[in-house]
Amino acid sequence: MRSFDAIIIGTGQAGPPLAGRLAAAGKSVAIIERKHVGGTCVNTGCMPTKALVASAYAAHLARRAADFGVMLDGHVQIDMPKVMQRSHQVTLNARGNNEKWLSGMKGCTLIRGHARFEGPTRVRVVEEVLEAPQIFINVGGRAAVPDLPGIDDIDYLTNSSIVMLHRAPEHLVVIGGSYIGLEFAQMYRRFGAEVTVVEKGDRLISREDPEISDAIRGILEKEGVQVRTGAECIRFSRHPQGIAVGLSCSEGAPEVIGSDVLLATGRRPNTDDLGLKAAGVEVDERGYIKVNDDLSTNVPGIYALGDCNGKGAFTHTAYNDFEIVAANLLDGEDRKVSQRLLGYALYIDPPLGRVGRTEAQAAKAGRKILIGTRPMSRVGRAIEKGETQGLMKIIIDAESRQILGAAILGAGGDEAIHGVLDMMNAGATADSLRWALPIHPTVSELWPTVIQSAEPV
Ligand SMILES: Cc1cc2nc3c(=O)[nH]c(=O)nc-3n(C[C@H](O)[C@H](O)[C@H](O)COP(=O)(O)OP(=O)(O)OC[C@H]3O[C@@H](n4cnc5c(N)ncnc54)[C@H](O)[C@@H]3O)c2cc1C
Ligand SMILES: NC(=O)c1ccc[n+]([C@@H]2O[C@H](COP(=O)([O-])OP(=O)(O)OC[C@H]3O[C@@H](n4cnc5c(N)ncnc54)[C@H](O)[C@@H]3O)[C@@H](O)[C@H]2O)c1
Repeated sequence: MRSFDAIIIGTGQAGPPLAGRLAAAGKSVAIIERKHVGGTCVNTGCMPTKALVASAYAAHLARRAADFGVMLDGHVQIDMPKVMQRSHQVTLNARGNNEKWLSGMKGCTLIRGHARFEGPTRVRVVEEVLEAPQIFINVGGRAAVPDLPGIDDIDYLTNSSIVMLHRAPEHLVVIGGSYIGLEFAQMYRRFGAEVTVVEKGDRLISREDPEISDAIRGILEKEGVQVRTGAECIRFSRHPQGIAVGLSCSEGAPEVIGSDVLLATGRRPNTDDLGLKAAGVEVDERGYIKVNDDLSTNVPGIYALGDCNGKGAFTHTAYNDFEIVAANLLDGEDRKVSQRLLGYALYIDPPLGRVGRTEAQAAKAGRKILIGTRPMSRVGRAIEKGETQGLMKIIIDAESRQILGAAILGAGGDEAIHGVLDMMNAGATADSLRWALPIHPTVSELWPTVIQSAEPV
């Protein structure tokens, strides 16, 4: 049995930087990975998808070139193997850099294989048992496969397999109209596929306010993506032309025939094969590891970071988990998950940048609120760029004037939302943002106008 000061299970977004901090503090660290170093984001998530989104954007802009007075000779063609090779290279570079970093890290041992608890301080990796007084779980998650009728009779894609595909499907049927589904839907449409999004809820991306959902649907439909919401009868069967996907039982065409099906119906944590019972670590009914505000579990010395604790489902929340644990254990701080303000982006084009509460969440909390909105068709920067779809929206507490949340669905929204995110983090009121002097021409320069126009709902 080998002994260490700390064991880290998983090399996602929290494990490697934590290994770096612990090793730099003089601790001996073992970090265990059963598949690819870098985890979901690097290998099958953010990095390959955003590289593909960039290729899809290039194709879209090339098709629109004439709108800008730029004439191309011949029509736009997509070299799918080259598109995929580019995306794969982005992943390989990041994975390689991570591997090199961890393998060369003084005080850290990178161990390959599946880790399973044998007790609260012991972990088995294949033949070997490791021991440490502190264990950090960073095992992430994987695509959930819903138990839909006929699912076992068909071949389906998930985020892991679709980023390895070297062709554009003839007709991609995407099950699930949220973050993962919509990013793939738009990019494959731009790569030339027929695309149908099938969502069981009554609107796309239902965590957002309805006008954001509607605007996103409009953006996708304008590019030829078919959207079927309220699809309460999803089922699959083999068909001579591919796969028949049953949709609604009552309205519209009863089924669609696709060449390929992508499942994008949420994630599940990789906690079912981790031997958590042997360590006594508690999970909730969906398998997420129960953690306290400092990310400690119910077992002293064991922490859970990243997607597997259910406190976030993003790369930046996983990384922030590392920052909280490192600050508390190594820097004498008292950081808590509940202190953080959540922002995120949806990388369709134009992107959605979001921070804080939606209007529905703010209203549910019983606050008196003011809402300011503006369509991107009335934002100079968007008009100049020829990207006028979408809207800006801000939610303000009518009494305290605190900014409760904001959204930018539009050109540069993923970056521009940080202006509001930073104000909110600093505890500034809407009036501070109203009196800021933004740069012209930007999307952000409209916030003072939007705030001045904010009205009670
Ligand atoms: C298609 C897609 C696109 C995404 N895009 C974005 C985006 O644009 N922005 C964003 O913020 N987030 C995005 N995400 C989410 C983001 O990828 C995750 O939130 C993030 O990777 C979570 O990191 P993590 O550290 O929790 O775990 P992961 O990155 O999932 O890493 C966990 C690691 O643990 C390993 N592991 C699991 N069990 C064991 C075991 N028993 N023994 C040894 N090793 C084990 C796994 O192999 C894996 O390498 C996307 C996700 C997907 C699927
Ligand atoms: N840009 C980003 O930051 C980004 C991109 C991709 C993924 N992610 C992360 O990955 C996580 C998972 O994303 P996701 O889109 O898979 O999941 P999700 O939980 O956000 O959405 C799942 C969607 O599938 C639908 N659905 C669920 N079961 C279904 C069924 N049986 N049939 C049809 N529809 C069904 C739901 O109604 C929902 O709209 C997100 O929470 C997000 O944090 C982030």
